[in-house]
Amino acid sequence: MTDKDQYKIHEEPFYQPQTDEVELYEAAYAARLPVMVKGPTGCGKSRFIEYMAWKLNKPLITVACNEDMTASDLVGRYLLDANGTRWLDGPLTTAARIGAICYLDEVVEARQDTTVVIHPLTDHRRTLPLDKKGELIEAHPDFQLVISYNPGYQSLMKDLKQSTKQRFAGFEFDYPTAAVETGIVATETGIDTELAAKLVSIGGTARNLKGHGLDEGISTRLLTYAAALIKGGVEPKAACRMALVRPITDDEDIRDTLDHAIDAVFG
Ligand SMILES: Nc1ncnc2c1ncn2[C@@H]1O[C@H](COP(=O)(O)OP(=O)(O)OP(=O)(O)O)[C@@H](O)[C@H]1O
Repeated sequence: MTDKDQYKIHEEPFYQPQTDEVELYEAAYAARLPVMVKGPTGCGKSRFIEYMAWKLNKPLITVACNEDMTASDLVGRYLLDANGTRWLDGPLTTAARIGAICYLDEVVEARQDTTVVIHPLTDHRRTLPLDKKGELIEAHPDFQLVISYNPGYQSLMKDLKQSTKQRFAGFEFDYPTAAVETGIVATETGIDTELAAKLVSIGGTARNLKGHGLDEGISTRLLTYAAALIKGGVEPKAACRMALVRPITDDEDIRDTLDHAIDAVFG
């Protein structure tokens, strides 16, 4: 298997578009514009990029960013082995060489000195300097950079610099409407739509509490977890408490409010 094949997505991922994001992404890719996808956790950002990589038939390399990540983790480094030193490409370098879509998930977690390595790749230069190796890579014509971030987690210390932001075309995601989300939960997990609608209504209650004791509402991802538990035979109220409530709050009042909402829905 070549590097390219290894990173290709061979089966169509299930993705339910919310509006015209598929067509707009295709246009951004055709112009090789770097793309940012913003939105709350678990609302379909990663699934969208997987789907687009499949649709465009391009390899996808995903990197989960974190605050300990250094530029070398993205670009590459020399390793010591029995035969001496050997250069190992990082994921960004591999993507630029093979013409992959490189998806930097939660990029704002990375330190700013790490983030700036993407700058020359995201303007007209489309190059990546490997300083330690003394090599300048010209990105493959198919290469595209995609970053995601959750504006809800932003603080003054953790935000992208304008000089980074203004290199990207942006997509803003949010949780889908109840009807669309019901379809997503049902299709993704195979539960019936009536049950999916009940889960989505509990999600709606939690999202109304955002800013009133909850930092984030219940994500589509968690709704699919609850659905999977129920499908596996877990009693619905127990599944909802476990998948929808316990992970998102430590506050007893909020927990009780959400538990009551579950009791009301599953009577
Ligand atoms: N539009 C959609 N079509 C299909 N599935 C979806 C959609 N939106 C959400 N999902 C479901 O929600 C789950 C979470 O979505 P995803 O992993 O894309 O979230 P994310 O926005 O990338 O979250 P994070 O920011 O935490 O990485 C998916 O695994 C899928 O089950």
